[in-house]
Amino acid sequence: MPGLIDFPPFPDDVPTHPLLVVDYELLKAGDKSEIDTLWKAATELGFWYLKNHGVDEEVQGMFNMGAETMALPLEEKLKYEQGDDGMSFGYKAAGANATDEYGNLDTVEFINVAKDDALAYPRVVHRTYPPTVNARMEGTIQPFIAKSLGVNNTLLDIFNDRLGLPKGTLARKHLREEPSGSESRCIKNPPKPIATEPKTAIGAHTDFGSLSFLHNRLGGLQVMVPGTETWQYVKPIPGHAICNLGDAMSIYSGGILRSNLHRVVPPPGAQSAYERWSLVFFTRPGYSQRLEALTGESTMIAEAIEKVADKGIYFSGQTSKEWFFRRIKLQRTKNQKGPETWRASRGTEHRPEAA
Ligand SMILES: O=C(O)CCC(=O)C(=O)O
Ligand SMILES: [Fe+2]
Repeated sequence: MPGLIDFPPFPDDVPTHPLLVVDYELLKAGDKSEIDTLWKAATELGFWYLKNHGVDEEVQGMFNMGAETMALPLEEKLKYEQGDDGMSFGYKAAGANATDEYGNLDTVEFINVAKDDALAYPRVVHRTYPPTVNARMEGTIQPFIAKSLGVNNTLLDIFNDRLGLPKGTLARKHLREEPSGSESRCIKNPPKPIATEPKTAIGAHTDFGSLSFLHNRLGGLQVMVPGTETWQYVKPIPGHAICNLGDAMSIYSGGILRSNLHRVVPPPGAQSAYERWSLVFFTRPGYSQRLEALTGESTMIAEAIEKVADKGIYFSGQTSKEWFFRRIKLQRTKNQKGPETWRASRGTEHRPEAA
């Protein structure tokens, strides 16, 4: 698996944005200044590094599962394709998603495993998976998902308190027992062919759910820092996960928490000749949960919403499932009917800012 173990260093001559570093052990211990750092990161950029998260061994197992799965013949993988109706779980072939309103195609393939299918295995909740996934469901995927849920739930509780919400408010929107779009995703991007234009691997987007817990080896992830109009790389640092907030948390918090625009391009410099592997666990609200600003539960959120001129996105009435299916479905290549389709697949990136 070139690109997973052995690869050139991230170059130091490309535009790179430093993220704040948060120590998970200190967060768990309730360290006040660490929680302040997390809050600053979550409200300003919505991205941060997380160290001491304790999931590295499970991450390696997940990359092995991904490599075994991607090595299957395409015909076999296509039996488990996501389909065009908005379900995310399963295999996504390269080119199955558009990366922009012009219908340019993405270059990544990935395998998504639902938290519900993994935890209930061998009972099927949403769908079935390739044999390479089943073989690692109990030994690799369940432990990775269980630990990732633990990390994300700890973060959710911290945000819950800082937002002035009654205890357990966000936890009840993310119950382990409620079917949801929560899933693991192992992504492979092929090496960039020599002497071709770099193609966007994953188009600019905000994440659909609440919290993303991301593990990268090679560069390629880029963020657009608020107030700027250029893309900057996020440098992978060994032992540091990259965490970010998604649309649901932006909406629940009335825009106090940020779901920031990001994309994936080929790795920079000499790294571009290598396969790029990445792994994410996405925590998303239970399917039945309505995505609305929690103004009735927190005066801080109520005050934030007061200052927003166009409140539409904060009170769309969409459930988590509707939000999630709309976004997945309308970015599928087969569903593109023009720029309107792409625009209708968007999230909170063009949200109205508080005055
Ligand atoms: O591969 C990465 O670094 C990021 C992937 C990502 O943004 C996503 O899958 O939503
Ligand atoms: Fe993302």
